[in-house]
Formats: sequence, C-alpha cells, structure tokens
Amino acid sequence: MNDFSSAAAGARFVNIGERTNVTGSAKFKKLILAGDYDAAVSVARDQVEAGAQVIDVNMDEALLDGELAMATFLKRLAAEPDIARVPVMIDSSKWSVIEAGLQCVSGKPIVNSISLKEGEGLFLKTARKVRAYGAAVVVMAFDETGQADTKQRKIDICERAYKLLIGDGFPPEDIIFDPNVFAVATGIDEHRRYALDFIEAAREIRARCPHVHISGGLSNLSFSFRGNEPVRRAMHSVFLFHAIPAGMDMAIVNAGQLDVYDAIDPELREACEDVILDRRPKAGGDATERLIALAERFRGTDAAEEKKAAEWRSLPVTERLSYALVKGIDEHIVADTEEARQAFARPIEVIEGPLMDGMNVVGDLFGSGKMFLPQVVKSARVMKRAVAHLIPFIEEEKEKSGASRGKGRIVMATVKGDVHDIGKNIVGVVLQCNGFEVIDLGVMVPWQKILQAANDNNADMIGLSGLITPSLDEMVTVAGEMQRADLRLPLLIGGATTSKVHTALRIDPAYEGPVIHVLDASRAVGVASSLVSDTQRTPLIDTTAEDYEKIRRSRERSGHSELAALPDARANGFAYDPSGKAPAPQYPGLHHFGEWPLKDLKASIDWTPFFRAWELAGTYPAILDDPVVGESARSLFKDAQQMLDQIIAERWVTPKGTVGLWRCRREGDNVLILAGNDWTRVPFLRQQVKKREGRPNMCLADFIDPDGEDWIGGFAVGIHGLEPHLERFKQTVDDYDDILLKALADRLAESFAEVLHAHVRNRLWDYADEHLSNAELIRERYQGIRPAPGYPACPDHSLKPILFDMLGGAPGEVTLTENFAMLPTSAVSGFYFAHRDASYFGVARIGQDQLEEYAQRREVDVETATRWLRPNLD
Ligand SMILES: C[S@@+](CC[C@H](N)C(=O)[O-])C[C@H]1O[C@@H](n2cnc3c(N)ncnc32)[C@H](O)[C@@H]1O
Repeated sequence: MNDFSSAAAGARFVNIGERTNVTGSAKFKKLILAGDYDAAVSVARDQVEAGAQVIDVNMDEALLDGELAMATFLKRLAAEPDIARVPVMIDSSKWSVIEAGLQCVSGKPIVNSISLKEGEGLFLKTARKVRAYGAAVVVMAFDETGQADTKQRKIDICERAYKLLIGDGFPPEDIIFDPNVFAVATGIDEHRRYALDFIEAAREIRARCPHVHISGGLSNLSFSFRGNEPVRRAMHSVFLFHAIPAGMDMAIVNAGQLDVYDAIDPELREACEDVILDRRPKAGGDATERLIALAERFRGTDAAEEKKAAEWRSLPVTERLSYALVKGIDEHIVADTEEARQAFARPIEVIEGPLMDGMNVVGDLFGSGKMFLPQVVKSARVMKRAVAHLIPFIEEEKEKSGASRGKGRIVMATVKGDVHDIGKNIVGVVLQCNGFEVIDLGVMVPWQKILQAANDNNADMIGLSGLITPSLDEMVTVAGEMQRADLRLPLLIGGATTSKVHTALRIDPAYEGPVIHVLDASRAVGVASSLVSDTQRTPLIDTTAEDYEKIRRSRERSGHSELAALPDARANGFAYDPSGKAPAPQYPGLHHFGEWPLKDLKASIDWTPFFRAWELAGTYPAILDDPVVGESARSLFKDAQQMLDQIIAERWVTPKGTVGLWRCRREGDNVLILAGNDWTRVPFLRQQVKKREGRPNMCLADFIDPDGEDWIGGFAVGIHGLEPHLERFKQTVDDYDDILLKALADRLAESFAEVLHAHVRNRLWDYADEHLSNAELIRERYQGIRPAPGYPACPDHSLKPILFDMLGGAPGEVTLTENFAMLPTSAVSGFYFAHRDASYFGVARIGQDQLEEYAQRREVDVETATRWLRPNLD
C-alpha cells in the first residue's frame, strides 16, 4: 500500500523516516555520492523496519545531479517490495528534481514542499502539477515575507494557502501543512514560545482548514542539545505528546528515537515540558537553564529501565485486584476476589468497587495511547474471571448483575457470508472493559437475526463487522433493512475492507439513522461512549453526517482518472516474453496433503501481520524493540511462542492442502484450463485506468503464452481442528487465548501457503532451483506468483468456486460460504503463475464495457456481475 491516503487513513499518527536525506544524514550523503545505491537502499529498509510509515527522500546536494540521483534511488526502492509498500515523500527545493521523482513512483506519493514564498501564481501553478500526478503535498508556512515564526503568522499563512488550494480544486485531505518546528531552549528570549506556538497553531489550523494534515520535522526542536541523545529523545516525545492531541498527525522523525512518555525520567520529563510549553515565564523564564543543567546528568545515560519490585502481593486486597487487572495477571484473581467478597457487605460491591476501578485505569491508559490491545484483552480476561467467580453469589442474592445494561448495550455481528471475527472480538472485549454490555451474535449472521436481537434486547446500537469485500454489500443490506423496519438506532461499521468512503457513499444513504465508520478497536470506545452521552451524541452524529455528505459531494466533483476503452487497454497489454516461460511441470495433476507437518510451518511464519491483528504497528523483529509498543509486543510474542509450541507438540490443528497443476491455453483475457478431462474457462480482468507512456494495462492472462500450450496451477490450504480448543477457552472465559489461537491459525495458514508454493516451484512443477533464506521466502523473492481471488489482481471472489471445482471440490477440505468466504476461517487459496515476469498488480476501476463483456464470459447477467465486481466499478 504505497499510498499516502491509506497510510494516513490507517493510523492516528504517521511517522516519516528522515535518514534518506542527503541534507540531514552525513552517512546517506556519503553513500549517494559514492554511488553505493545498495547500501543507500538498506538505509531506507532500516527506516521501514524501525516503523517509518512514509520515507522522506532528499537529494539536494550541490555535487549531485539531483534529478538522476532521485530517479535512480526511487526506482531502486520500487523494486524492493518490503520498502515499496510505504509511500515516498519526494523532498526537494527544485521542481525538476521533484518531477523526476514523481515519474518513478507508483501509488500516491507526497511532494515536499511548496509554499507562497514566490507568490500565489507560482504556488498554484506548482500545486496543479502536483495534483496532475495525483500526489499529496506538504505546504510550508512560508510567504512572500518569510517563514512563519509566530502562532498568528502560522495560522494566517496556512489558512490563506488552504483557501487558494481548495478554491482551485485541490483535495483538502491531500494537503499537509508544515507550520515550522523551530529550536527551543536556545537561550534567546524570542524563541521561548516556538514549540507552544506550533502546538497552538496546529489546533487552530485543524479547526479552520477541515481535513488537512499537520506535519513537521522534529530534529530542529532539540537542536540546542546536539550530541545529547537522551535529552533530544525526551524532548521529541514530550513535544509529540502535546502536539498530537492538538492535531499534528505526521512528523519527520527517527522512529527508533522516541521514548515512551511515561518511561521518561520524571524530572527530565518535567523540565522538557517546562521548556516546550513555556511553563515558567514568571520565574524569569528559567526553564531553559534548568533543562540545560539537568541535561548533563542524562548525557550518555539512557533512561533507566523502570523496574518496579513485584511486591504487590503484600498490598491490601482492593489494591491487589486493581494491580492484577492493570497488569493482566490472573494467577491469584479467584482467591483475591473471594477475599474481597468476604470483606465487602455484598458481592456486587466488589464489581462496582475495586474491579471497576481497575478497569477504569485500563480504559484510561488505553484511551491515552499508553496501553495496547493485547494488554487490554489480558486485563479483560482477569475481569471476566473475577466476575465469573462472583456471579453465583450475586444470583444467590437475586440481584442479577447480568441484567445490568452498563453504559449501553450493543449488538455485534460479523455479517452473513463472512466468517472472520478476530477484529470484532477485540472490539467486543474493549467495549466490555469500558462498561458496555455486548451481545455478540457471532459470525455469518443474517440481517433478520441482527434486527431481531437488537429488538429483543432493546439495544442502544448495532455494530457490524466483515473482512471480505462481499461483506460490504451485506452491510448495505442490513442498513436497508434497518430503514425498512423504521429503526433509528446508530449503526457502527468496522472491519478490514470497510472504509469511511464506502460507508459514506453506500451504507449511510441506505439508512436514515446514524451510521458511523469505526476505524479500529481503539476508536470504538470513544464512538460508543459518545453515542450514549447526552451531550456528545448529537455533535458526533451531526459532524459525522456532515463529513459523509462532504465525501459524497467531493466524489461527485472530483473526476475519476480516465479509463481506456477495453480494446485499447488490451492493445496496451503486458508484452509476453517467451524467454521467461517456465517448463512443463514434473508432476502435473492433483496432489493432496492430508496432514502437512506442523513443525515445518513454524520457521516460515511471517510475524508482522500477527502484530497488526492486535493493532500493534511495526515490523517484526524491530517491533520487539519499539520504544512505544515494544514491551507489549514482547509480552504478546512470548505468549504466542508458548501457545504455538503447544499447538505443535500436542497437534491441536491439522494443516490440509491440495495443489493442481494443469495444461492451459490463453483465449484473450480468459485462460482455458484442462483440469481432469474438461476444459474450464477462467476469465481474468484487465486494468483500464489510462496509463502513462510505456506502462501496460495488466491482466493475469498476459502471463500465459498466447501462441501455444502453457501451464497454470491452483491451490487451497486450511488449518483444521480449532473448535474444541476454542470451546475450552469459552468455558474458562478466556478471550485472550481465543484470539491468540485464531491469530496463530491464520499465521499457520499463510505459512503453509508459502511452504507449499516453495514445494511446487522446487519439486512438483520444478521450474526453480532456489536457495532462499527464510526472510527472502517471506518477502516472496522468487519466480512466480500465487494471486488469490478477492485480491487486487483478480478481485472477483466468485472465481473461488471455479478454482475449487478444478481442485476436485473442497480442496484441503476447505469449503465456501454463499459469499465465497472460506471455511475453516484460517484458509488460503489462489492460482499459480510461473512465468519469470509474473507479478502482482491491482485491476482497480474497470468500465461498463468490460463489466458487460465479463458477464458474458462468466455466462451470468450484468446484475450478478455488477454485484461481484462492485468494488471495481464507479
Ligand atoms: C496477503 S500476503 C500474505 C503473505 C504474508 N506473508 C502473510 O503471512 O500474511 C501475500 C499474498 O496475497 C496475495 N496477493 C497479494 N497481492 C496480490 C494482488 N495484487 N493480487 C492477487 N493476490 C495478491 C498473494 O496470494 C500473496 O502471496
């Protein structure tokens, strides 16, 4: 997803790697001047692995041919899939260098920067060029009279630039203002308010200029403390701690160089805060002197690891309960709860007193970004166990606490045809921790059951979740049915393929009640709490409705990129190169694997997506040392290793898979496949968005020989046997282990797909002679691809039944739901293409001509094809 919009939409805060900048990094400059692009690329990789979500590239050096260096470096980055997935910020003071860069990147880049320095005419002219490339832009707070150094100038210049850009049709969400971070603690009195001015201006700019982003380079801030890394890190963290809530949502910063706010030595933290917030002006403005004096003590000494003695067992019982909840320790929880029950007059008081107090601490820490999901789920497990112990006593008193509706009652479901529930379960747990009553209807829930449950339980809101694209349509159906039933309760939308834009364009118009897209679990609590609050409900509903209306209007206004007519797109197809063709397979036909050895799958697990499932941002293994989420990631990883070892040793699950290798022929954009005795037609889709000169309109069929016989493959794998274990976790009220097992099963399925693909390349088809390291295997550094139905190169999920039939029906014992989700949930399927040039791409938007032709090729009516291809249609 080398796309700025997705990076910005997916995160509350985006950090921009700064080391690939010749003006800021002596090391990088030396490498580029020496032409050592291999080493320069690894600087970029280190940034990505350290958690950078965008990388800033700058080649402004007098001794360099800037255009050539920018183009060469960006092309090298584009060839590295692990780096190319993050967007690039093309940074130069020269437009020619920026343009050279824009011509080498795919996805949506960011131009850094433009400003009003040379007047409005040039400003708008450059902005139009940026827009023509579909890029986002950094606008520096700089005008004809110079750089903005006061709060008011920052605000005025940004607002002026905003009005000019918006008036000219520039999308506001593609504008990133940089209101200039200047050095503080310089000893010069006029500099004292610099950081505070930035923070206050950010807040005002966000209010006056809807939808923009705010960024800034942090290294300037701490310039006075060059050479004193601990103090610089602390200053940056403290600054972000205050600037992010004010609206700063991006920063150029060395991601590996931030400290956790709470872990900074309190004295140092306070001194940094005094400087940044200019908090001691009355005392003669002595904040700087105090920080300088203190700084010497920290020079060279990294903030000491906080080691709190584990003497909590000797605390009074109420504090022990609270401690156990916050730390997620469930070892003594039943004994402690029992001790508390005996100490209190009534059992319900234990819940309402110490247990709720502890959960409130958890909720606050999570809400303020100081605690992360895995810990919250662990805390919830402790809470649930304590409550489970108390319930019989409460019932004895005939005061069913289960009937309490808490803060509010929410009915949640994964929609019909979809089986994925990790995200939904996490949201459910987090809401429960925050005092909501959650009625979870599980997966594959038809709209009738959802409406019924909402009605029966007098729910305050409904939450829908889904992972695959057909679920988006299902959500529109639920919204439509809620409308028909005249309901008005809020509808919350979440899950991996859902988006604010889809919610605004398709779901919101189907239902007159409030519809709110909830980006991730960390936002769910805020949204749900506002919806049950007397004062916050209406503002939230109104601003969301306005926001969605704006999205709809801007969609109407903004023209889509132009589409080529289908014959023209075909004429511009990817040129097949016969020299890259793979030989015929050694072992054609079907191959079934009834129980692939589990221990083979452990080493090739790709752990990064595992952390993502728990909403921990970063790349494995760097994430384990991440200054913000590292501690949480390490603890989660330890638990995961333990469970994985047990899964393998006790054979909890069984990986089953099927591979097919078949003769095929190309027929336009179809591939005719001889599976068994019958020829099956598999139609693929072709890109139709008009391309720049020299770029083809791709279709998977382009990787098949147009002039003779060729070969293609298919596969499906599934991880079976989770049910008894999930049932066990249900009995022991263990959401944490439930989610952990499901997330691990997903990892095993992906790893199995990888290992099986290697077996195909090196044994069954035998076109490769590979010696790849595990890391290279995970990065898919081999010849051939395995595109999966529902993914960008073949977005139609309904190809799965065709693929599964060719594989003999229920390959790897995997079956399909009516909306083509695979069962068991941890399953992977796809086609194998072996040509040397085969690569992944996205079909993106297609035209009516291709839709109608595709319907004919699939022998279905256009309405059905429209339903299948909805995400690719206007
Ligand atoms: C989703 S990741 C899964 C592998 C990752 N290592 C993991 O463990 O989660 C990569 C897979 O997604 C599929 N994929 C990625 N991009 C695709 C595209 N543009 N079109 C079709 N399939 C794609 C391919 O099956 C590819 O092997």
